[in-house]
Amino acid sequence: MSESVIELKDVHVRYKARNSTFRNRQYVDALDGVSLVVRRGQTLGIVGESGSGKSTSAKVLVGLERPTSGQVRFGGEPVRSFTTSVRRRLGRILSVVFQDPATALNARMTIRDALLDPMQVHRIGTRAQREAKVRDLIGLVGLPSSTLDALPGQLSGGQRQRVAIARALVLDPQVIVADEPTSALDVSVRAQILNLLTDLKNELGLGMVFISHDIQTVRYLSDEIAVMNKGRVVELGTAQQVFDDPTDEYTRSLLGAAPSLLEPHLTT
Ligand SMILES: Nc1ncnc2c1ncn2[C@@H]1O[C@H](COP(=O)(O)OP(=O)(O)OP(=O)(O)O)[C@@H](O)[C@H]1O
Repeated sequence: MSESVIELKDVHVRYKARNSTFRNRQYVDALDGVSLVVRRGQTLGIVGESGSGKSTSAKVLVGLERPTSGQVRFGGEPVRSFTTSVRRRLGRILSVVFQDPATALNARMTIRDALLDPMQVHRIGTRAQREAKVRDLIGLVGLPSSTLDALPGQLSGGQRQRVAIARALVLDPQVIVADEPTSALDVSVRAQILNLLTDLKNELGLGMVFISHDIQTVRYLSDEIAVMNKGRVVELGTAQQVFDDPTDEYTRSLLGAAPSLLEPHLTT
């Protein structure tokens, strides 16, 4: 097993329920004792229905949400407080690709500026080195260099998600957290984005956390799979174990559900 980059140990996250009132306080246990390990160069798939706690797990992993209790361990050490410097370190090691590339990119920034920005914020390289990196990245995600002069609104959804992936790679992260990265896209381009993520994982040795409600998509990309239900990890194992020999009833019900629309594209 390769080394752990980041892990959650018995993490609980409790939110005030959205319909909670001052008189009638109600809480939601979004995470109810979640333990997960993200390993260098490996893809951890997280699958579960809407509301099972997938996105909250991702937010805790990247430091956007703090656990109510439990531990986040980073490079084997517990994170004791989420100071700005810890968040900056986390931000360089893990980066996120969200569901909707339209909201992830600033509509008034050219693609070139959107890709230069993280390097400027972290004061990385000279202007010439940053420009060269941006040209390399846009090629790496399969887009022509003319894309750099465009605004997000001039690109298709699939092209925008490629740009969002390039942006996630700017700081050379060890792990990319991709939260439903294809669900806002046309079915016809979903497989292309999944193939791009697989190629990048193989070429760059990237670790990945891939979140989806579609177990077939998760299977295609993942080394290990965590199945979540109601804030808990109900099954955790290699992709093969989870598919061939699921121990949990809920996993079996997910596997028994209708096959993915993506499956025919992915298996050819
Ligand atoms: N900021 C918040 N305030 C209150 N409740 C929240 C908040 N964020 C999430 N929740 C609740 O926590 C639970 C877990 O939500 P989460 O978004 O992690 O699930 P999910 O599996 O990612 O779902 P989806 O697939 O719909 O994104 C849900 O019941 C959700 O309504």
